[in-house]
Parts: sequence; structure tokens; C-alpha cells
Amino acid sequence: MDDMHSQLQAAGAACQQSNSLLLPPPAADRPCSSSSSSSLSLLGTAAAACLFLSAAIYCIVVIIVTTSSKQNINNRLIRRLLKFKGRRSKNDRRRDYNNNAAPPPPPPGRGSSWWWSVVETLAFVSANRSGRGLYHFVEARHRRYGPPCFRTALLGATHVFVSSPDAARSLLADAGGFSKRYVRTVAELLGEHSLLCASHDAHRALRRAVAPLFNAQATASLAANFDALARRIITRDWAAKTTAVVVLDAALDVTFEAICDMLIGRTTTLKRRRLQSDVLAVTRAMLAFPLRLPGTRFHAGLRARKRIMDVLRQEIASRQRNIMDMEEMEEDDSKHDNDFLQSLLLLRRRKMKSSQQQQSPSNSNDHLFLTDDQILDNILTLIIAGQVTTASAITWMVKYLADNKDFQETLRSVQLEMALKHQHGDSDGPLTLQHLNSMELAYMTVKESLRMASIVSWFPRVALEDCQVAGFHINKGWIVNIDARALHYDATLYDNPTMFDPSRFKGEDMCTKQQAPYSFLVFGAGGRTCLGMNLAKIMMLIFLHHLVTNWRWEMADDDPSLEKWAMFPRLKSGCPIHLTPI
Ligand code: HEM
Repeated sequence: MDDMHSQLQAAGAACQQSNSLLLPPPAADRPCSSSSSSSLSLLGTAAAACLFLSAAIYCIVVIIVTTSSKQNINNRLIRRLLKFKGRRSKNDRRRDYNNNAAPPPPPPGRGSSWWWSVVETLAFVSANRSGRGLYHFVEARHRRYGPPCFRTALLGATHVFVSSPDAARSLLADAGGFSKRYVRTVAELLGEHSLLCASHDAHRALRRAVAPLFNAQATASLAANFDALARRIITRDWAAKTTAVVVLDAALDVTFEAICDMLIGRTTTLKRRRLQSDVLAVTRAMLAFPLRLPGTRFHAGLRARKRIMDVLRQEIASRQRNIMDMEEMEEDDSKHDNDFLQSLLLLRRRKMKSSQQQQSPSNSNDHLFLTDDQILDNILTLIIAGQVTTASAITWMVKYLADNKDFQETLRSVQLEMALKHQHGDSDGPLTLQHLNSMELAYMTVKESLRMASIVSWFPRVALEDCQVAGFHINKGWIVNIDARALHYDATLYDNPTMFDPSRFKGEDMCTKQQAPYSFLVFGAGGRTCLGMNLAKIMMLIFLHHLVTNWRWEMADDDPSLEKWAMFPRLKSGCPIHLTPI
């Protein structure tokens, strides 16, 4: 894979020369710079003539504006002349580029005129409605324009989709000139303080406060809890079923419960069900048109968000009272196995007390604790970022294994052998992180499923200034999307990319990476890398282990249509399977 990557880099370097973001490459290095000195002088003369012509056009415009009394005629004339000037300056730009005097061309594709934006937005919506999923829109344009990128216009904004590891590295690793940008609906539903949507500076402080919560203790406790929940569903509930089971429904339930337990602790079944249906409404509204009219999906999503916020606010108030009580009774809070919400509140309380004792209103660690609003937005963000993604990934993994029965059998025999050894030591005890680390083939299966499913198909970033990506000029304000799915299906990076082949990840464990850099972007990369990636892999491994060691399965419905308006690609059928006990 390393070889492949260096070949790719060499090929990329030969035709692109530079990938640096903000600075154009040195003139001599730029592509298409082979003009001879005579053509240079010719072009120089042409440029001088153009300058003269432009000045003349401006003069004519000014004269017409100041002398003519017929406003309508003026306006029409001015528009025509300006249009003519626009055409000239485009030609100038093209010629200048050949002369190495101007930035390189924009990525192939159409620009941002309003009518083109309408055409493309309609095509985007229709891809979604067709059951082929939103990514079909992107894929069709990749085919039309070829790698490494193309340009389009959606909802009035210019979007560029890039699919080269080098461009991904420059956008994700040295993301100085870019900021993350989600569609307005997502930002409104998750809240302005959400980690997913926060601007560069706000994000750093939020991440510093939230990342420590994903520690070894939280990971081990999520694994133990998820193990119990998955066993309950797979071995007990499914054993009582006489019809096909819908994997997506089960996966959504089990991931929701595990993630909520980790974030806000156990609640009653009724409260959890209400919360789950509100979270679903928020998720469904994320790609809806931002209409606030009653009856619309966006409106329903906003109302659901408000209900979630009310419930969480009450929870915070009651926990704060408890913390005060504990302080009065001088009880040690470190004895408790705290959920994320409790940890954030305790941390804040400790910081506040220590700054009161020091009698200094601010100290250097102020940014390490979160306000109520920041906590609320990020609890909701973590539920949504963690539940739907992981449940969708589990569902695709089950489908890929249903379509590859031989591999399913091989995996089963390996996992059964492992389960026997495991039972030997501790009769049917929970799976621990140590067990999970020894599941090499299962881990390869998880990775291959994640690659093929590419749950987060692209990651949007907005250019904060004019720059270059993959050798193309990007204007300030354009949205550059790192097209992870295209990278995952790139035949120069993965042999037979459309084939489900877990063996391509042989020799890797949960901690080592062996792919070419920036070619496996399932969880993103750089400062915005997924915070829950280990949790997601753990949940997938546990689910897979219990499924494969208890059941054989096949698809009960082969309809490949994707769900409409889904933020992440998933089967409309929810992946119903027929189970046979082993
Ligand atoms: C298979 C499951 C998952 C996938 C495919 C996934 C994928 C991703 C990706 C690609 C990003 C980066 C997006 C970007 O750079 O624009 C991301 C960010 C994030 N993910 Fe995940 N994720 C998964 C599970 C989880 C889980 C279980 C959690 C937590 C409970 C989680 C929490 C987050 C958070 C908080 C961020 C934002 C990080 C930041 O901006 O600093 N994710 N995820």
C-alpha cells in the first residue's frame, strides 16, 4: 500500500506540482508554463491592448451615465458593456494564467450563477429522492469531470469535491485556511456550541474540554455495557422472533441505549423512548428545507430539539443540587462511576471553587470547563454523532456478510474458537477490551465494512481566503468537501475497491495504521478526527461477535434502495435478515 501511495504521489506531483493551500506554487513550477518568449511578448502586447480597451469601455460607460437622460437605455447599455468587459477579463485571466501571472484555473465544473445553482440543487434533491442516495449526485459528477476534483453550486454556494490523499492532507492536517461548515439546518438543530459545527477557535476549547471524557475507563465501561445490551437483543430477543429481524432498528436501539448511558446515565425506559424519538426527529430534520412552518420536518426537528434541551436542563439543575448536597456531606464524588454529564458538572464545580478560593475570577484553565449551553449542545451532538453513524455501520456490516456467505462461515469458525477459549477462562463473562484486541479477523471485517459503507461520505470545509487545492484555484467562501467515499473506492489506493475483502487490512490491529496516509478517512483526520472512533469500533466488534457466534443469516429483502433524506447512507428496508441458529 505504501508503494501504491508513493506511486500516486509521484504521479500527482508530476501533473500537479503543488498542493500547498494558501500560496500559489513558484511560477517556474506551475503546470502549463511552456510558452515561448515570442508568445510572451505577443501576449504582453495583447494585454496592453486589453488594458487600453478596458479603460476605454469604462470611459464610455461613465460618459453615457453622466450625459444621457434616458435611464432605461443607460442601464441596458451599461449592462451590455459590463458583460462584454466581463468576457474580456475572463479571457485575460486565462491568458495571464498561461503567462504564470495569475492563479491557476478553478476546478472543472460550472460556477455559481443562480440558475445553475437551482439546476444542481434540483439534481441533488432528485438523487436523494431516487433511492440512490445523495452520494449518487457526487459520483455522477466525478465520472463526468474525472479526478481529483470538480465544482458545482448548491443552495447558492459554490461546492468543490476533492478526492486525492494529498488534498485531504492539506485540508485536514494543515487546515489553517479552512473552517468546518455544515449546512445551516444542521448547525441550527445541533446548536451553535456543537463540536461538529463550532468555528476553529471555539472548537479548540470545546475539544479540550470534551476529549478527556473518552478515557480508558469510559471506554471499558461502554464495552461492558454494550456487551450486555447486545447479548440481550441478539441472544434473547431475537431467539423469540419468528419473522425476519430488522438489523437497523435493533442497532439504533442498542447504540442509543449504550451511548445515552455513557453520556447521561440510566433513565427509565419511558424517558429513554421519548428521548430516542426526539433525537430521531432532529436527525430527520438535518437535511430538510429550513421551513419553520408547522407540519414540516424542519419545524418538527426544532420542536424536538427544544424538548431534548428542556429535559437535559432539568437534569443539570437536579444534578447541581445533588453536587451541592454531596459537598455539604463531604462525600467523595470520585467513588462514583460518573457519566459524561456528571464529569463535566463536577469539573466545572471544582474549577469554580478553586478560583473562588484563589479569589481570582479568571485563571488560565477557564476554557477547560463548559457552560450549561455548551454542555447541552454537546450532549445532543454526541448522541447524534455516535448513535446513527454506528448503527448504520453495524447494519452495512451485517449486509456485507449476508452477501459474502463463505467469508461469514470463516469468520464464524474463528470467533467460535475464540469464544470457546474465552469461556474456558471465565464462564461466559463479558467481552473485555483484551478479548476485542485479539479478534484480528473480526477487526479486519469491521474496517472493511467501514471503508465500503463510508458512512460520512464527505467532510465540508469553507475556504477562509483565496487559495489552491489540488492545483486548482479556490475562492474565499467556497465550500471544499473532502470526498472520503471517492478515496475509499479509488482503484489506485485499494485493489478491487468494490469487492468486500477484509483481508486487505491484514496485519493491522486496533492501534496501528498501515494504509497510505489520508486514504482511509472513515473517521476523518487531523484536529477534527472523530472523538468516538474507538467506541464505534468496539460496538461494531461486540455486535459482530455475538451475531456470528449465535446465528447464520441471509437477507430477507434484497432491495438496494437507500433511505431518503438520511444524513448517512442506509438501506430503506433497514436490512431485514432471516436467522438460523447455529
Ligand atoms: C461508525 C461510527 C462513526 C463514524 C463513521 C464517525 C465518523 C466521523 C467523522 C468522519 C468525523 C469527522 C468529520 C469531519 O472532519 O468533518 C466525526 C467527528 C466526530 N464524531 Fe464520529 N463517527 C462515528 C462514531 C462516533 C461516536 C460513537 C461518537 C461519540 C459517541 C462520535 C463523536 C464524534 C464527534 C464528537 C465528532 C466531532 C469531533 C470534532 O470536530 O472535534 N462519533 N465522526
